[in-house]
Amino acid sequence: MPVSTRSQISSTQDEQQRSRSRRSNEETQMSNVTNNFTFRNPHHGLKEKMRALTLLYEQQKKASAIVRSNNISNPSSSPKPDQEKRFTSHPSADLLTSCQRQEQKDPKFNNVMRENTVPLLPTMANPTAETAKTTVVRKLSMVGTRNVQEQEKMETYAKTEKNGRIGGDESRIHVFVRLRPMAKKEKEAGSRCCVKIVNKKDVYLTEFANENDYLRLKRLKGRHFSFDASFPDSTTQHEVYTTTTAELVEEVLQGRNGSVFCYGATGAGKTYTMLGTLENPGVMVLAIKDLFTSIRQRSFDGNHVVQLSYLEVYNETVRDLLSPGRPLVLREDKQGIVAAGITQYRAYSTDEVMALLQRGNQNRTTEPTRANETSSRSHAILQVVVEYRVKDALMNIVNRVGKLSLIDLAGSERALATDQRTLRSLEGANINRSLLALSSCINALVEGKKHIPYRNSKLTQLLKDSLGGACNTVMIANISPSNLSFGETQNTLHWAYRAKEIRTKTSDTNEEVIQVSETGTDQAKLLLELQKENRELRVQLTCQQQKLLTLQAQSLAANASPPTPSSVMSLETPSTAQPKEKSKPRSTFLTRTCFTPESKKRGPEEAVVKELRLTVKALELEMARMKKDHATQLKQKDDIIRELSRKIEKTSEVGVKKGVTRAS
Ligand SMILES: Nc1ncnc2c1ncn2[C@@H]1O[C@H](COP(=O)(O)OP(=O)(O)OP(=O)(O)O)[C@@H](O)[C@H]1O
Repeated sequence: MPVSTRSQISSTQDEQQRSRSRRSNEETQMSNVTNNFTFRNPHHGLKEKMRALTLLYEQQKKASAIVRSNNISNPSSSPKPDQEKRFTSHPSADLLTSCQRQEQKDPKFNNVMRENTVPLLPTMANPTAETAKTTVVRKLSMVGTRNVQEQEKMETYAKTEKNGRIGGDESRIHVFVRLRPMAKKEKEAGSRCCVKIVNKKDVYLTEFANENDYLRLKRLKGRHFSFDASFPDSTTQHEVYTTTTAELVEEVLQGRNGSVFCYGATGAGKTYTMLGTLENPGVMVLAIKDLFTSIRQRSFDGNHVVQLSYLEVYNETVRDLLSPGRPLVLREDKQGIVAAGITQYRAYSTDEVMALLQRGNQNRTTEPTRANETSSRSHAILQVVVEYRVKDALMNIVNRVGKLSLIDLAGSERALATDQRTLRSLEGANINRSLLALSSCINALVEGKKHIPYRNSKLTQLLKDSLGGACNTVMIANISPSNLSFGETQNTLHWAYRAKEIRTKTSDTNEEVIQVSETGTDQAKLLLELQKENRELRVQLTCQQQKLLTLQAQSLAANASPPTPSSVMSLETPSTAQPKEKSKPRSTFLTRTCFTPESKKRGPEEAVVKELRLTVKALELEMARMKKDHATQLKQKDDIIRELSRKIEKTSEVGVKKGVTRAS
């Protein structure tokens, strides 16, 4: 269709006008869009995150302010210079500077290692750390949350620290860490110390990496763990024992169960801590010594029976270390898991136990590996059962049984760390399998799961009581200071830290009160009466003997008194009137003096002497008769007492006891 020019012009004008209005519309729209854009800013989430993070940061600041103000108001609890470091800088920084110094001194290090260089976080003191703002903020949030959580945890632990009781009938595992000194071999290999223990509680771990490992270098950071106590490498065996185990030994004597186990990588010092050396005996030896000392101190008020067994778990078989033979089978009974047929030795003294321990250790499987020259290839468990029996005021028998388990675990190890020979690697695999089972149990217990996989290995079956039963449990995590064992140390500390969260049941006293039956009580009463009568008869006998002695002394004195010619005469036999006769023994003197018709005429003194002699003779006869009677009576009564004691023992043992009550 044809189109006029006018209309074309007007249409062009229209067009221009429309385009103008479109432009203005677009501009308004643009401005609206811009407005809307600011409203729908896709980064608005970041702002919220920043706000949340700032909040967290504020919270953290407040928390540390409270801690500081508490310390000021209570100067006794104000941190020592070492403690102060916890709030200001990571002590691994000290470690790093010390290592740096070492590096400067020793140029060998410069070529090999470079320390962990964690990028600086922007803080109030250093707000210029503009680079990597987002990562910084993310890290800040992590640090903040972790610190608050850690602080809460520390507070909870501080509350329960004293006796480990959480409340009600719950308790928790006490976890300690022991750092061993750097070994000569490690020094020669150029290792550096990557562990620092501060305040006998906190463990700081620093990672070192090869300077060419750029990816790792960026991610390296120090780690901090806190335990019930941490022992630096200079700690003595005795200090370790008193802090970790001494209390448990006391509790065992009161009829409670206790376990101590050493956990850690191969060569970290578990056997040294548990067994020690002749010059520096370890926890096992010190605990046994302590146990017998306490028993000796208490033995006046009851009977103690100490029995012990020593077993090892090697390649998933349980073996008796005191009388090696066929592998033992584990069985569960009311006492818990027991190795059927294990030898229970009754021990009477520390020396005896030491001899048994020595014998057991000779039978234990140890092999040299690359990581440790005397590496224990098995888990060893020494069990000491203390039974204490005493009669209470009502003549009931109170029986308390406490069990102390001292466990030296085999070391967790990397396949590369040990030899590659078949048997060693099979052992290593089994050790790792059982330790993995142990960590699964720890995880399940921490997470409060209903099913705990104890049956996954022999070790966890044997540790069932210690981990989840009514038992006071102590874990000693052994670590090496060398950076070459960093991975193992981190792993050990991780599991030890986790084990701190395991809740166990409070160990009640395993006490049985055996009420003796009616007949038993009668017999016991009769026994008491007879014992009393016996005592009285013995006293009477002693009195009579004293009387006799007095009389003999009087008679002797009468004879030895300044001799009147007549009295001298009276004591002399007609044929042997020698002065030496007086020094003869008393009996001889009595039998040898004789009365002659002549002596009758020798005055009143002689009559007295004669009378005295007669009395003495009569008394002697009487005494002899009484002695004989008493001896017969005592013998009869002793027989009755023995018979009664045997009956009472039998009654209690066979279980013919009425109303066996379990003390709460
Ligand atoms: N606290 C310590 N003080 C001095 N020497 C120690 C200490 N701890 C360990 N050692 C020494 O370190 C070496 C390895 O220790 P130990 O045999 O106890 O390690 P382990 O953890 O039992 O190893 P494995 O699991 O392989 O049996 C031993 O020579 C031991 O004497």
